[in-house]
Amino acid sequence: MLTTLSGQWQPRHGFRAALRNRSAHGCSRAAKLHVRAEAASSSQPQLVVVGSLNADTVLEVDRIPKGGETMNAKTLKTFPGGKAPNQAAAAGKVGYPTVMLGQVGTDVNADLLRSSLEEASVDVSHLRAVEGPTGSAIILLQPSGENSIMIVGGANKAEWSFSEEAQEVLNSAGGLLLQREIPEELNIKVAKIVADKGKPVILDCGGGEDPISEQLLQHLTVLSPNETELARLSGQPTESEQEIEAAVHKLQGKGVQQVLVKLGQQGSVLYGAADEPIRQGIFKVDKVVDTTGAGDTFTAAYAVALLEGNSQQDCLRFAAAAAALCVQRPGAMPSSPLRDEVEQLLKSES
Ligand SMILES: Nc1ncnc2c1ncn2[C@@H]1O[C@H](COP(=O)(O)OP(=O)(O)OP(=O)(O)O)[C@@H](O)[C@H]1O
Repeated sequence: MLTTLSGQWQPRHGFRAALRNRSAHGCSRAAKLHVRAEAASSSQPQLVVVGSLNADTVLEVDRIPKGGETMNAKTLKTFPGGKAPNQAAAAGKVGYPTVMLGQVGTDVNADLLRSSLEEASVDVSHLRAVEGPTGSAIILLQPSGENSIMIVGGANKAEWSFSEEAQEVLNSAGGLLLQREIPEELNIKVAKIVADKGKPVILDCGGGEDPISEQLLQHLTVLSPNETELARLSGQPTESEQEIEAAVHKLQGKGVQQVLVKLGQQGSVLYGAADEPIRQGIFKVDKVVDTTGAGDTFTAAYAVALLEGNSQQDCLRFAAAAAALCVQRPGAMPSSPLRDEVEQLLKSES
């Protein structure tokens, strides 16, 4: 299955199966969820998403051409991508005022990213245009499903700067959502601005494999890895609940307050928000079509519910419902749900 550039291809392992019988299943929870419906109000302080923007151009080919060979591709399609745009779109689509900060080029892919985000109700007015190409990936997709990928860093790799207006957006943010696709020092810089104002900073661990600096960890309210990322970041195994807890404690020892571990079909667990871990199961779906973007939708929906002032359990439940809707549709950005759809699912399962 094709994922966006920022999707994870690593094999998933371990703890998910062990948790199966333990996690509180989203569908069985009796208490009503009070995710606030007045989400679209522009009086709410914005969720700011900072990260890289990519256009993924996918060519379906029979095989990879040899050196000097010319071949026909069967199809060519270009999709908006990158974890940050996926997450911004997911937040915008559930009706929360969301602004995307990042850099695009001056090519047609910049227009694609802008229009896709605008369609998802994301404010793109502070995206910085840098002469040259937008960050892109050329993906040769073979019938076996194997991808060969060339990346053009483009505007994402150009020197970053924030306009005065963009700085103001950060200063007045209600919360900040980050990923690991931009240089760490940029994440530290923007995280510090928002954390110093006492607002939540959430880091989705997808998009980068390097260790996370303690400087960044200390500015975070919530660190959100899946179990593979948690294993890599902690340098410890995450095959069992005990191992996951030990890995989480190791990261907490470096300064991060809360760790929200995403466990695929086994749901999620939030550590550090209460005395005991808070568990959330999945909303069972009839047919999983494409899990691409489930993690992005989950993290973004969690951030929205948090900024709307819901309890941690309700934030997790809202996120699980949004992600369950996402996995039933193909693609990344287009597969995240609208607010009404999430609320309907929550209502039907309460
Ligand atoms: N098959 C599924 N059915 C219902 N919900 C699912 C399913 N798979 C994942 N989810 C929901 O999506 C959330 C995030 O998924 P996952 O743990 O796979 O994130 P991730 O590894 O970051 O994802 P991604 O593949 O997008 O990088 C899970 O915690 C769960 O709530």
